[in-house]
Amino acid sequence: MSENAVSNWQRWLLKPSVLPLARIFVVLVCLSLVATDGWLIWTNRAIQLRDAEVETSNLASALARQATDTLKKADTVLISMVERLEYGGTGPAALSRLQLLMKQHVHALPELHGLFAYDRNGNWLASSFGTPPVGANNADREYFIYHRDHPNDHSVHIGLPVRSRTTGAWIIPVSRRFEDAQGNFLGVALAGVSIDYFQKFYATFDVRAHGSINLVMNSGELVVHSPFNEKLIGASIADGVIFRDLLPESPTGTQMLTSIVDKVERLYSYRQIQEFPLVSIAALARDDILADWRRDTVVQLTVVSLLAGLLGLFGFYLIRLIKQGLLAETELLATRDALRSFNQRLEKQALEDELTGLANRRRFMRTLEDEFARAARYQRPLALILFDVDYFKQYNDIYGHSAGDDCLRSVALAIRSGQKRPADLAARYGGEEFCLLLPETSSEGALQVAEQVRLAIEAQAIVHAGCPWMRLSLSAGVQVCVPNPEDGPEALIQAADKALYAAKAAGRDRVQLFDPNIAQFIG
Ligand SMILES: Nc1nc2c(ncn2[C@@H]2O[C@H](COP(=O)(O)OP(=O)(O)OP(=O)(O)O)[C@@H](O)[C@H]2O)c(=O)[nH]1
Repeated sequence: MSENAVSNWQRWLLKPSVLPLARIFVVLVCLSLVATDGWLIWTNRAIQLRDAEVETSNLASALARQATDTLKKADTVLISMVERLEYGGTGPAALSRLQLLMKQHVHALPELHGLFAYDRNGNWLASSFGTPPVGANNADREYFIYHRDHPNDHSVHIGLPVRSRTTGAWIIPVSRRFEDAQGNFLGVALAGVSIDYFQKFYATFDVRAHGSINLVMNSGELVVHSPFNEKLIGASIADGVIFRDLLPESPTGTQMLTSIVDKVERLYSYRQIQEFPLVSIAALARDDILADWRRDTVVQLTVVSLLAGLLGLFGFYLIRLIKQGLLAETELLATRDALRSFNQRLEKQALEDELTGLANRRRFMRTLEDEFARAARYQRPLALILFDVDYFKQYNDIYGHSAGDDCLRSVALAIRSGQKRPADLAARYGGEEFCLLLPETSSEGALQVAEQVRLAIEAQAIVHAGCPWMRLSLSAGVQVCVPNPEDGPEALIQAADKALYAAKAAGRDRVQLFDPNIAQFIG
């Protein structure tokens, strides 16, 4: 930055001008309004997403709790069935008692769709639906094959949903193996957990338009999906981010992901269920989460834009007013300056003789009054010299009025040279008459000055054919007095005038000090 620019800045900082400040203020106000609103919008968005995280996480926990409770109830029933089958045997009486018990359980537990017992070949032994159909066999079912082929697994087995062969309803097969005392496979006890029960429970949660609730096998197959979609039962999401990347790292978590099933972006919260090989997943669609925020943002942006626009308009209107004000002020100042200089010129003109530039008679009279009063107060001498050009009428007649004017200017120059001190005043008294007012000047001093002026004219040697000595000359009358406070300055003028008259009478081209005797004679 150049030195000039720096000093401009320093000057501006010391005395900042209103207009740029007003502009900066308006722009800053608008910008801060927009920035504050932007910050609020962004914060609200973050709050919405954070609230949704809490919501989906809580939902995933509730789902896990409900799935655990439901499956535990089914398993408790299964344990008692297995105990009866292993120790009570599968004789007709035992089966009849078991079937009664199974009916009571199903009646008491709405989660259960039905209870079943199959022998080692998959044939139906007992069912909560009553006497098994003749020839009914479930040896082809996954859970049956699993228990038959896993002699060492005595735990509960959760299978993929299947359609009930009795009612056609979708059920989650929860099963246990039962065996004889030697550990030989005797058959399978099955509790069919109603998918409809899950769907009804899931429907009590509001996951908005595009949210979803899922119960998924650890292997990635969908067990329950809400909203219900039959085609998705058993569909695998094992390749999705949750099963591939997140679950191996942590049993619970929340992340914004794009669904591999319907490509909708959702906030997913998942939770590994501890007691069963299942995962609960709750998801809210990003668009649903941000729907309210979007609507509010549009309203907010519209209002703020309008406000900022209005503020901007108002601000620039204000700036225009300030501009006009400043312009008016500048014009006013220019007018004032012009008026002032005009007044000064007028004042000067009023006190200055136009032809010679010397003080005019008015100024002379004012100054004389002041100096007379001062000299009277301090009792100091005051000298007045009156000059008159000799034979000036003839000069005009011979050389013309214009040449006469030039001649008077030359005389004025000589008279001006008589002004030695700041208080001295050279003036044109009128016509071809001039005067010098010399405060604090004695007779000798005044006579000396008058003689110097006369000699200056003589030195100019202005040709004057109408004068006996053929050149322009001056006569001067001098009076010096220590004024009496009672008198006015007129006496001083009259005395000087009388001395001038005496100089004329004595032959012109000379200086004459006032002499009361001569004056008496003249008078
Ligand atoms: N050119 C010119 N002449 C002026 C001006 N003011 C006065 N005069 C003339 O000056 C002359 C003065 O004449 P007088 O009063 O008779 O005096 P004078 O001819 O100088 O005679 P003495 O004073 O007796 O020597 C007049 O003719 C005036 O017209 C002026 O501003 N310009």
